[in-house]
Amino acid sequence: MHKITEILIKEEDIKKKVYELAKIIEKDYNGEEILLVGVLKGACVFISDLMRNINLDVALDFMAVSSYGMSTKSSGVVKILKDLDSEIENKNVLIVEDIIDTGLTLKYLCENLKSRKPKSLKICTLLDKPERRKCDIKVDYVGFSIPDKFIAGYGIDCAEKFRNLPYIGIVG
Ligand SMILES: O=P(O)(O)OC[C@H]1O[C@H](OP(=O)(O)OP(=O)(O)O)[C@H](O)[C@@H]1O
Ligand code: HPA
Repeated sequence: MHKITEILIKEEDIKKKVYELAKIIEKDYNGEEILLVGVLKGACVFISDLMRNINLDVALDFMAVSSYGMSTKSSGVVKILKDLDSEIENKNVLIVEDIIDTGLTLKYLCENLKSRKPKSLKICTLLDKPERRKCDIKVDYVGFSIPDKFIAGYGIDCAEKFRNLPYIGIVG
């Protein structure tokens, strides 16, 4: 049975970081409209907190892809389970992720979305595990760099558990 053995990032530290990221994003986009693209399911909590702190015109869309736990995991071949509802040509697209691990999911997503000719395409992730990276990917906004430990909480699961925790914990 999986358990949270330690709190890695406390609720108040996440809240502070999300606010800081939102203010940096707000400044960088300088009055322009942004389309936030959340990657389901893990990013659902982060994106809902992030968007409420960005004082700009923000539109929202989601994608769902298969990556972790699938046989395609190390090949980088990612399957789209749910595509965007809207066209992104000429829009400022900001992909919002909960965690970047190997980077394979985002590499695929970026290439896929780039081919749809957005005005700009950037990546924002709450958590980054740089030690696990298997490909080169430029991440524009990172909340926390974390060690190579399996974590859950704040939208992120371990076998679909712990998404509702308000903090990030290490799973033992
Ligand atoms: O950098 P990578 O190694 O590609 O891994 C990162 C991806 O894995 C997790 O999603 P997961 O497939 O667990 O789905 P979920 O968000 O629905 O839990 C996470 O939310 C990222 O999307
Ligand atoms: O540490 C993790 N926890 C849950 N899902 C994940 N997907 C990549 N890394 C992780």
